[in-house]
Amino acid sequence: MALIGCIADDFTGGTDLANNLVKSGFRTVQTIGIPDTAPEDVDAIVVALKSRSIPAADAVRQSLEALTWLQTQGCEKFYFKYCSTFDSTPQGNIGPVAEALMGALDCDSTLFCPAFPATGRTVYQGHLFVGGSLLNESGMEHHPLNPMTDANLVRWLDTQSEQRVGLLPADVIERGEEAARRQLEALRSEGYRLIVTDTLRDAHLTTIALASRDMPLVTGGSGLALGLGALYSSPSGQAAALPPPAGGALILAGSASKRTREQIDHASAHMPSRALTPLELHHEFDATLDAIEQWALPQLGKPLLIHSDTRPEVVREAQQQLGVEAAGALVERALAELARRLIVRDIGRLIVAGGETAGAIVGALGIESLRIGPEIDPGVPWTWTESVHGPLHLALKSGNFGAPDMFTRAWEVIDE
Ligand SMILES: Nc1ncnc2c1ncn2[C@@H]1O[C@H](COP(=O)(O)OP(=O)(O)O)[C@@H](O)[C@H]1O
Ligand SMILES: O=C(O)[C@@H](O)C(=O)COP(=O)(O)O
Repeated sequence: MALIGCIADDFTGGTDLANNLVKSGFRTVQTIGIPDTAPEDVDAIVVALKSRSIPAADAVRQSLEALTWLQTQGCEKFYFKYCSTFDSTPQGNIGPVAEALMGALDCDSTLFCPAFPATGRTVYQGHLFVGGSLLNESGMEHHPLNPMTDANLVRWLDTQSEQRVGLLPADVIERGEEAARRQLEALRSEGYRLIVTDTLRDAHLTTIALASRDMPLVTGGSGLALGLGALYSSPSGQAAALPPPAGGALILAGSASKRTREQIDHASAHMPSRALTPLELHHEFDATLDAIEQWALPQLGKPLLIHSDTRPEVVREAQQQLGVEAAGALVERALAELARRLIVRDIGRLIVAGGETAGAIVGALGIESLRIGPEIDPGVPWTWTESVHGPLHLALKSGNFGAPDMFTRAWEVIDE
């Protein structure tokens, strides 16, 4: 019976969380949506949804379905995973989904801990930082689907939520588990039910996990999972050794994140790469894909990169002409179709960059669940799956994660 049931609002976020649960010692399986077959012999299950950017009512419905299924798997503690950069709009999903899960679990308070210090995401006085920059000055203010224009999470969450939002500040967390627990209790009795937690370093994640041990539901980025190991006496897992890889190597990047752009720039100097834009797809969808396929086929012996052109002026023009959703959907559809066409050409190792993009591609490949393997960079593990086209080593890379040279270095982690 699984102990911890997790609902992730996108697929890259799901692997990020599963990776940290494995690091904390939990035997973990990530499923894509609710699977047909229940995983066995696991301590934690991560159900990955593609709900980050859909209307709140749909996200609530899908999350509640996932919760019900996780309850039938015997889970006792629940974790709602969203982005470490709190990706959402003021009308967005995080508040509504958390409140719906609280209602279903009959719990009257929960916490919001997006921080993941190993990747530079910290929270101080309720303000989210990415490295040394406030969230709204980190590049995330230009995100195509969820522009983050305010770093104050108390204020941002408040616009999405019915219940009052409070803050567990860093100085209290510094004083340890008991002080943090008392503060959470005080906030609850003052009517604050949604508590944003400051977090400056990994030790704070453990304190927060311990102080919230009685909460049936916690919410956050993946960082909090690093603290959860302290709650259970003998989590037993180890990252799985994956079977040896075989076949060609491909990178499909639809992420518009700043870090992915750096990775694309670096990789383009070392491997064949090909860009696509929403406008060319809009004018000539099939012809564009045919041309890219013809470009790729003779070169499949070495790693290849196919990516969206996400320079801000290209994104802006596409969104102005096509609309935000349609521009994004075109890129997702194109990369999913390319994945389908190329996977049958003996691709055995695939890196996908971007959560929405990963949702589209994993769906197109008919993947049901992922075994978590060794980590490439914090938050990005290799996984192994049996797709409808055979075995596949797959890395679902969150947009802003990974070192700038990740696309050239990742293969070494699994290749002999
Ligand atoms: N040039 C572009 N113009 C408009 N939208 C784009 C462009 N390139 C990518 N997108 C869309 O932006 C979204 C990026 O989201 P995602 O894949 O989650 O990655 P990230 O959150 O890291 O940017 C996707 O829906 C993708 O299709
Ligand atoms: O928490 C995180 O930052 C990641 O796990 C994540 O969710 C990133 O999402 P994308 O940038 O859309 O890949």
